[in-house]
Amino acid sequence: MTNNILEINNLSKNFGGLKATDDITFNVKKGERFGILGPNGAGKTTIFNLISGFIKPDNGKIIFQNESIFGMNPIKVAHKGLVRTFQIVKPFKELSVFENLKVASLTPRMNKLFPNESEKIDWIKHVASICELEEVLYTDTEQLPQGYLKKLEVAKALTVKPELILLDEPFAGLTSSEIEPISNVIIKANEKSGTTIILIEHRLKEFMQIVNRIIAIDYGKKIAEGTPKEIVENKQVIESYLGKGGGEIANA
Ligand SMILES: Nc1ncnc2c1ncn2[C@@H]1O[C@H](COP(=O)(O)OP(=O)(O)OP(=O)(O)O)[C@@H](O)[C@H]1O
Repeated sequence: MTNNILEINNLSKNFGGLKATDDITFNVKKGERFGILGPNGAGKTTIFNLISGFIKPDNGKIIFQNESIFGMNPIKVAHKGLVRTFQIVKPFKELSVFENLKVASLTPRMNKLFPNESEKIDWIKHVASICELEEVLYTDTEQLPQGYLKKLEVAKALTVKPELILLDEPFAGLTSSEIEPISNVIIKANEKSGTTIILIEHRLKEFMQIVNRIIAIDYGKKIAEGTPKEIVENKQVIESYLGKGGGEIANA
């Protein structure tokens, strides 16, 4: 038995001639806040798509909680407790936050975990409180600013009581003042519910403050692995960012 919740071995995916994921290997420990870093087009979202079953890998191994989920479809993967969010949030606009969370909870996994409806409702309210959505619980989502919608996206994922959440750019489209609350929600979701988190994010400063450990990728290949401090000092990581015209890694 290992302490790893996720083990990725020699994972590869080609799109035509393009190696979007090129022989990637890494492990994520249970309870970690793990980051995947890389410039635009490096292959980060493709890794999420492969792990969550949205696209089929060509080669490699994907082991989740000691079981292979390689090539498994997203519904089965979610049923096992591995869920993801998307860069673009798409709530049911005419429904309230609470109703959106109820819709998210309509899964076989939830029915199994909460056969009793009132316990399910209690859990949804608990998730809303972790995600700081209590004050807007019964507000239609079309009336909410983007910051709340991003919290709702995390809450929808957390509602199904997952073991692992893949968060794809939760800060995209947010102003600086909107980022801190969602950043706190991510940390709280991890600490209060014990859910392991893998994060992709371009806002490097905030990203580095959230994650405990990182892999950096470029052109589909892993180029570094380490703590945030080790990664920002890594020569190859700095070069991959500077090469793409951005010195932002140096300020992270
Ligand atoms: N379904 C697809 N078909 C063809 N090419 C794809 C597909 N999905 C991704 N790619 C290509 O694979 C490469 C990696 O894309 P990916 O979206 O994984 O990068 P990323 O690191 O997430 O980028 P960003 O930070 O801009 O979101 C890119 O060159 C992209 O154009």
